[in-house]
Amino acid sequence: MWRGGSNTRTCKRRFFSSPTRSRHHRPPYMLHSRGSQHLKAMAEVDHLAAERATARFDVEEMKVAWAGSRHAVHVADRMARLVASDPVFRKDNRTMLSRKELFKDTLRKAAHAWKRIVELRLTEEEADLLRQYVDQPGYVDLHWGMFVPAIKGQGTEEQQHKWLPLAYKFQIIGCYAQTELGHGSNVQGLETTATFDPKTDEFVIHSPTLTSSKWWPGGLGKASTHAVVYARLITEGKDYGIHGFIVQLRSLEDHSPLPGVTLGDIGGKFGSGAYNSMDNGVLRFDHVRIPRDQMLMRLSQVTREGKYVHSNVPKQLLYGTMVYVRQSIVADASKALSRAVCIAVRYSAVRKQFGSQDGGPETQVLNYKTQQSRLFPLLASAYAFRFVGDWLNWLYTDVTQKLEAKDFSTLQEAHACTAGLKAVTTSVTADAIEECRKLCGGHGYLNSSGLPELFAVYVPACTYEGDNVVLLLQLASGKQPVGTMAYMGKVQYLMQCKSAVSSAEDWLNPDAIQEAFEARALRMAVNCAQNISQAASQEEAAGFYERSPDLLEAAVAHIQLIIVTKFIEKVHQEIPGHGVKEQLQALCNVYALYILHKHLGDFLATGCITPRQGALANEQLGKLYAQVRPNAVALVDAFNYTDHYLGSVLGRYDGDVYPALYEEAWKDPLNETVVPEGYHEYLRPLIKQQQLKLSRL
Ligand SMILES: CCCCC/C=C\C/C=C\C/C=C\C/C=C\CCCC(=O)SCCNC(=O)CCNC(=O)[C@H](O)C(C)(C)COP(=O)(O)OP(=O)(O)OC[C@H]1O[C@@H](n2cnc3c(N)ncnc32)[C@H](O)[C@@H]1OP(=O)(O)O
Ligand SMILES: Cc1cc2nc3c(=O)[nH]c(=O)nc-3n(C[C@H](O)[C@H](O)[C@H](O)COP(=O)(O)OP(=O)(O)OC[C@H]3O[C@@H](n4cnc5c(N)ncnc54)[C@H](O)[C@@H]3O)c2cc1C
Repeated sequence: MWRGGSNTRTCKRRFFSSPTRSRHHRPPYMLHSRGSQHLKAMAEVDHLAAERATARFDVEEMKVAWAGSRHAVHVADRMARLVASDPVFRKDNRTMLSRKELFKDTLRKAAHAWKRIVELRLTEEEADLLRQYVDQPGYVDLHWGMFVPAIKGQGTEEQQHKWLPLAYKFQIIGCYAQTELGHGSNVQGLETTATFDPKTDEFVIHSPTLTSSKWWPGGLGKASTHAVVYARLITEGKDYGIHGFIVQLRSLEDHSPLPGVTLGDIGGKFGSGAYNSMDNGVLRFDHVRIPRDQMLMRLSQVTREGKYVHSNVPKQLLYGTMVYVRQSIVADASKALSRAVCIAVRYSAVRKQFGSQDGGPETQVLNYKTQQSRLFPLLASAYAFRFVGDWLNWLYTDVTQKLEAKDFSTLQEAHACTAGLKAVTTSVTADAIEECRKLCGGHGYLNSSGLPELFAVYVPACTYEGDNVVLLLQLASGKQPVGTMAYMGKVQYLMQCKSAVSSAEDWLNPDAIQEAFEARALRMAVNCAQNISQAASQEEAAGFYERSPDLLEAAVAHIQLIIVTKFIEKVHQEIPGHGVKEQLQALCNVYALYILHKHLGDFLATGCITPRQGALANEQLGKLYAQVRPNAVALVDAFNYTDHYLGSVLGRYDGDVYPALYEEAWKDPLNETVVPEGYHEYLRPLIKQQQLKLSRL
């Protein structure tokens, strides 16, 4: 049976109706009923049971540590099962659908999800999770993820009162239209204009050039009825820079574009399935008029007379929606990374290669030290990102509360941390998904492994919501040693301290790790500062520009310090459950020592540690991998992902990989007929021609 999608059809029907298909072409186990019974019996076997038996900790309690609370485990569990058991949400044929079919399938899933949310009266938390497990990028992500937050963050109370209920009930669908064909990173360089016309009390929204066309907004191409549009505000002949406006784009009756609005989809994107479910769009305005009160006026206003009034708040609050989404993207990184790692760990425990000279069992590839040294740091990173994501969420909530009370003191810190963490966690995750594909050998390259699509969906996270390099440079330009930069206050000590590590075990001491990471980050920052002042005697900006590659590395060092610090803090907390704390401790050490080993050049060049201490860290890392090995499968089980969400035959919970791979292959449309389409046109004539030539010889 083909699962899900609008072109659902049974394999069987096609099978027998095809004149060119031979009975012998069926997978052997489909030939007689005994075969399929045998398969069913096999499916009930847990091929990973032995692995699960070696775990030295309570997996159920680790699920709680991962999810954040017992309540979070239960809700996630319920929502994941709800989605997995609903045929509308089946997604295993996604990579074989055409763009149009895929988009329609996305609309169908979104509508069905909404129906279930209403019918079951789900809470906001439940609804968010349900959408997450549907696992198909679509307009709803931008509607809930950016349109609604933009109105909440930048709209006045009256504006929120008017627009939010419409958005909450899906009476309007919104997107976030900021990026243009010519400008994305440079927000101040956007060209769309919003010119106030005092005669009619309206703004005129206009796209003066081709490069001012809005380009990329998700949900814009085909689904949205409204957008928050970012445009240059012009009133009384003066340009006041970028502001947000709510603009209706399509008729609420028949979805046709309103007069003066030109819009469509920007075209196919990287990979099959993947982000092609999203209608990223293009939008042009030809003098479109909107009422004055559709300018988002919480931060600044235009009066009836056309006077510009800026409230006494930092203008960067305009960027608040981006800060919000960046912190969600950090949380999302741990989800994407843990999915890839879960697939690679389970499959590595199933897959066997070499090691037997006499026909006996071969070695599980998970036992190879090289496999462990590539995979376990990624497993540790998934946990590290999860915990730093929780902390970032706390920081964001804290800054939001302070902003309500007109306290802007932590805004800069929140911006720097969200920008830096977004950049580092997404870059690592994108690379890690690709590494997991390689860790799964050839089968990882099959769509049915789930990894190609996961990579293709994930990789734009390095670009959207701020290009990672641009964001790291934002972090590097931060000035004050506050919050997570407070360690810079210990400059005198950290500039000259020497690590006391003298044995591999000494690297298990969190203080030793913390000190080495602080000294490295600080010394790199100080080196940059010194080089900048030397490079540009007259202007700091020129020096910054000149040394920006070094600044990137210093920014990464600072972010890695934050991640290590938050992991250490997490492990210091009380964590219930047999062996759970010990496992997290080991993963924390793996993460820190792996980063130290990978960036050994930084640590040595800044003189934070000696080459011998570097070698000891690597020695300890090897011991930690051995400690993780018997727990590896249980550590990925603790992510608590359903087979539906994982979407991978290699990552199946029961480890019954081979029959699943075999079965999946036969579902490919190419296998609908034994003799392929095109045989008579292209293959047969070719072969016949060659035969003819040969017979003439
Ligand atoms: C299926 C996958 C889904 C995964 C996602 C999961 C969860 C997310 C949930 C929902 C979202 C749903 C789906 C997500 C999928 C896709 C969404 C993509 C949406 C987009 O893709 S949407 C467009 C985003 N597009 C950008 O991301 C542009 C990047 N470009 C910028 O962001 C700026 O343009 C910048 C910062 C580079 C330069 O801006 P600039 O030139 O104006 O500023 P400048 O550098 O001069 O700085 C002046 C002073 O402002 C401070 N400052 C700057 N920014 C601040 C901020 N945010 N807060 C507080 N302070 C800030 C500075 O620190 C400095 O401070 P000081 O003066 O004190 O030093
Ligand atoms: C899948 C996807 C979904 C998106 N969804 C939305 C959406 O919903 N709404 C929306 O408004 N936008 C959206 N975007 C647009 C996205 O936010 C931008 O693409 C992103 O901000 C990067 O900007 P850019 O494309 O202008 O890149 P550019 O800035 O042109 O980057 C090109 C290169 O230049 C480098 N570079 C740029 N500036 C500097 C600098 N100052 N110093 C050093 N190097 C620099 C970058 O590192 C990069 O290597 C989406 C993009 C994608 C890919």
